[in-house]
This record gives sequence, structure tokens and C-alpha cells, in this order.
Amino acid sequence: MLRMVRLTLTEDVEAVVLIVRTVHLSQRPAQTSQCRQTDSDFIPLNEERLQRFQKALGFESVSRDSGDSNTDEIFKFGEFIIASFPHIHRHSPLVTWERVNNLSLLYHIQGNDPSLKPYLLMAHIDVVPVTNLDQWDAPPFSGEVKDGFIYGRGTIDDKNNVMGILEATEFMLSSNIKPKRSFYISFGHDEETRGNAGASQVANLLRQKGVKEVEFIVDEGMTVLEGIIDGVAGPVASVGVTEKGIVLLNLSVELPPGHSSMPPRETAIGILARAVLRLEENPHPSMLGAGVETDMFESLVPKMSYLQRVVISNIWLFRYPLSWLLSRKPSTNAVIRTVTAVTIFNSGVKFNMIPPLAEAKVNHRVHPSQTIQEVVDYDRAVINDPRVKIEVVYSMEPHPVAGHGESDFGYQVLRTSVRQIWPEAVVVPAIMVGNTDTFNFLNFSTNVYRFSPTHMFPGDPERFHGINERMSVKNYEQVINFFYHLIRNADQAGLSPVHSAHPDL
Ligand SMILES: CCCCCCCC/C=C\CCCCCCCC(=O)N[C@@H](Cc1c[nH]c2ccccc12)C(=O)O
Ligand SMILES: [Zn+2]
Ligand SMILES: [Zn+2]
Repeated sequence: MLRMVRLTLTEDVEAVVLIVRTVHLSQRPAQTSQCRQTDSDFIPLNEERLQRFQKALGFESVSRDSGDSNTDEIFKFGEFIIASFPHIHRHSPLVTWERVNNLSLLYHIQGNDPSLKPYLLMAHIDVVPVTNLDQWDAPPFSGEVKDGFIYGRGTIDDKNNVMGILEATEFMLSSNIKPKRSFYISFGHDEETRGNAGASQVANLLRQKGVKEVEFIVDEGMTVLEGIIDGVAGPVASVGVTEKGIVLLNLSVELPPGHSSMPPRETAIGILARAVLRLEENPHPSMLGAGVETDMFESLVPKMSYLQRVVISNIWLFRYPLSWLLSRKPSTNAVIRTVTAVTIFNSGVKFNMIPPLAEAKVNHRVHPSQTIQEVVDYDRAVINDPRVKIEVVYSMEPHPVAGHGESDFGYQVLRTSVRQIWPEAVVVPAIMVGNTDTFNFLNFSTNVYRFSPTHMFPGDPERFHGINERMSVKNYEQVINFFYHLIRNADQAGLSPVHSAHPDL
């Protein structure tokens, strides 16, 4: 089959690269052959690389809570990384690396053009705990391959990105390819518990080293979505150009205890349960039409039917029906509003005692068009009961919006790299619905992107922190090659969009 792929940092129609290849795709389904031109352009997922990923998945590098993690396993995973990538850790004079706070890792890869500002790639080596073990199709720390999928905690969050970045860098160094632009790699060890001992310490160390600014940052984030946005066919690479804020609330009701044989009309449990129900029944308003999600839907227009185009081009008119449609799925609902999750509910001392205290934790992810204060005020009004005390336990405002236009170099590097792996994909700016380690690095760059090259289909978003976390073997090969292309594409000088793609691509 003759395949032609045209790619550019500017517009598809003005493509710079023309790759003409004869490939029998039917015989080579597991390869990202679209982007392959010469041996140095493509990293095949051979047995050795696959086994390395499987071994990485074997470490139970679990973070449960701040200060409560499997530090032994996290350390051993670090040792495994150091032993497995010899060019990065021993042979190459271009690399300096160090452990940070014993468990995190920081790398600097020296480029040969000091006039180019370095960039930063991030990922994390810890994982969340496993639940519902009996419902997994393969053991969660086995890395077992079943029906073309690699199973395990960390396959999509976030050992895929850790190992993909390392494989790409190792390949580049072992092939004697020297980058022009320097880059840093940061692997935090406690992202799942907010990154205070890991990424935050890496950021401090970088500051101590005199690093003030990087060109752009890429961390885990939104993904390549297929069949997930209703009515949009084909892959959509959603790049988180901003990140939701977060506010954790403690709701509490205190009432005098007593004997259960003479109960008051209302108990602390009943009052708190009603408050929580009111929050669930009165979601925060849809912010559709106010921010990045509008840019996202407008960028999807090329993938839409005529009718959909009419709707998306007039979001101001169709805001309500569109919001209703998007609210039906948790994944799309998360993009258009501040969401509310009641995650902990505690009360009761003894079966025949009226409880003196009921407490609930509410976890809001705050839409970038709202502030923490607005969210708390809204909750107070909805609960409308002075007996329910509302305390802010932790909060972080939504992140600033990174540039996502034609002249935003980091975004265009990402866009080009995505299109080299998924030529049919549309790349759209999006809101990162979960939180990442990037808040520690916001002072280093305004160009912060949250993107994971994970190809997701309906049912896959639930695998994040869920049951049967997995990635197809083919997708893992795409992950490695995505990072490899990104590193090569970032070697184009300057910020102007008028650059040709890397000559080898
Ligand atoms: C129309 C578009 C549809 C969108 C569909 C979305 C599909 C799913 C794609 C991506 C989802 C990404 C969500 C995963 C979040 C990964 C990061 C994570 O798990 N973070 C944790 C822990 C955390 C990290 N930093 C902080 C800071 C403060 C609190 C918690 C954390 C988390 O978010 O809880
Ligand atoms: Zn993660
Ligand atoms: Zn996570």
C-alpha cells in the first residue's frame, strides 16, 4: 500500500515533509510505520523493549497518602531504570543525572546549540494502589500481555511515559544522535499524593542550579481520544493547555450525643447526608462558551458533520442543549464544569449512640473559568444550612492557559509529533481534568502542556486509577516513537512557526 504523510509545524496544507513508503500494513499491524523513513526515524518495539516495560510494571511503586508509600519499591524501580539504560546513565558524556530526595530522578541532556532554550519532559514513577483485584483480567503488577494488551498498574498512569521517554532518549544517544536543544527530564516519585517530596524538590533543585526558564514543559495529561466525544469520528489528540484547580472541603456537623432510644428529630448523619445530596443534585453550572473548551470544540470542526458544525460555530446559541449532551458522560462533563466528588464520609461511634459528629470530604476540580472562592460560595448557598460547617482543607486555583496557536513553539512541536504518529488525528487544546505535578513548575514557563500519547477508546478513561489498567502493545510502540519525534522536532531553532520539520522525518 502506498502511504503519503504530509506533516508540518505550520499548516497541514503547507506540509513540509513528504513521506512516501510502500508498506504492507496488513502484515505489520503493530508498527507506527507511517512515520518511518529510515532506521533512525523509528524505534521498533522489539522483545527487549517490551520486556523492559513489563519489568517496570512489576515494581509495586505505590503511593497511598502523603508519607505513606512503598519507598523500597520506588527506590528499586529507580535502580532498575539506572541499570536498564546504559547510555543515559553511564556512557553518554551529554547526560548528567541525579537522584532527588533519594527517590525522584532529574536528568539534563546537553544540546549542542546553547542559544536554544531547554525544555522539560516530566512523568512520575509512583502509581496508585490496586483495588478490586478479583476483577482484573491479569495480575496488576505482572505486565502480562493478553490479546495484544499489556496489563498493569501504571500502563497508562504513568510508567508508559517514564519508559517511553527513557527508551526514546536511550535510542537517540546510542545511535549517536546529538540533540541541538538541551532538555531536562524529571521523574517525580509522589505525584499521586501531590508531589511535595518529589516534583516540588526537583523544581527547587533546578532553581538552585540557576535554571530560570524553559521553552516548554510536557507532562502526563489528556490523551488521544477515539469514539469518546459523541459524533466525532477518528482520533482526537487533546492537549491539556490548562489544568483544573482543586479544592478539598471538609463538611462537618456537630450535635450533642445521646441514647438511640430517644433520638432527636435530626441527627448529624442525616443533616450531613442532606447537604451532600444537595451538592450532588445541584452540579456547578456549565462554563461552556467561556474558555478553552470552546477552542477545543472549534478545533474539532474539521471532524464534524454539517449539522454539528452549525452547532459548534454558534455555541452561544446552543449552549444549553450542548451542555446537557456533554453532561451525560463523566469524561465530557468534566471538561465543561467544576465537578463535585464526595470521597469520604465518616460518622458514628456505636450502634446505640446518637453520633456527636459527622464529617465528609468533598473533592472539587475547578473549571478554569471559576475561582476557588466562587466554588465555596456556591456550595454554601446550595447547602443552605448553617449547622453544616464548611472548611477548605486544600486548594489550588486553575492553571494559566498555555499558548496553543500557530506561533506557539511547544504546542506546534507537540502537534507535529502527534501527527507523525497519528496522521489522521486532529490536535485540539483541552482542559486537563485531573491534576499533575506541573504546578511545581509553573514559574519556569507559560508553555505547559499536559499530554500522554495514550490512545483511548470508549471504556478506557475508567481505567485511570481503576480496574484493568492496560495499554495495547501497538500503543506502547507509539508512545516511544511519539517522545522520540518530540525530541527531534524540538531541535528546530527559534520560536517562529516558519520552520521545516526535522530533515529525517
Ligand atoms: C470532550 C473531551 C473529553 C475528555 C475525555 C477525558 C478522557 C480522559 C483523559 C485523560 C484524563 C486524565 C485524568 C488522569 C489524571 C492523572 C493525574 C492524577 O492522577 N493526578 C491525581 C493526583 C494529583 C497530582 N497532583 C495533584 C495536586 C492536587 C491534588 C491531587 C493531585 C489527581 O488528579 O487526583
Ligand atoms: Zn499520573
Ligand atoms: Zn494518577
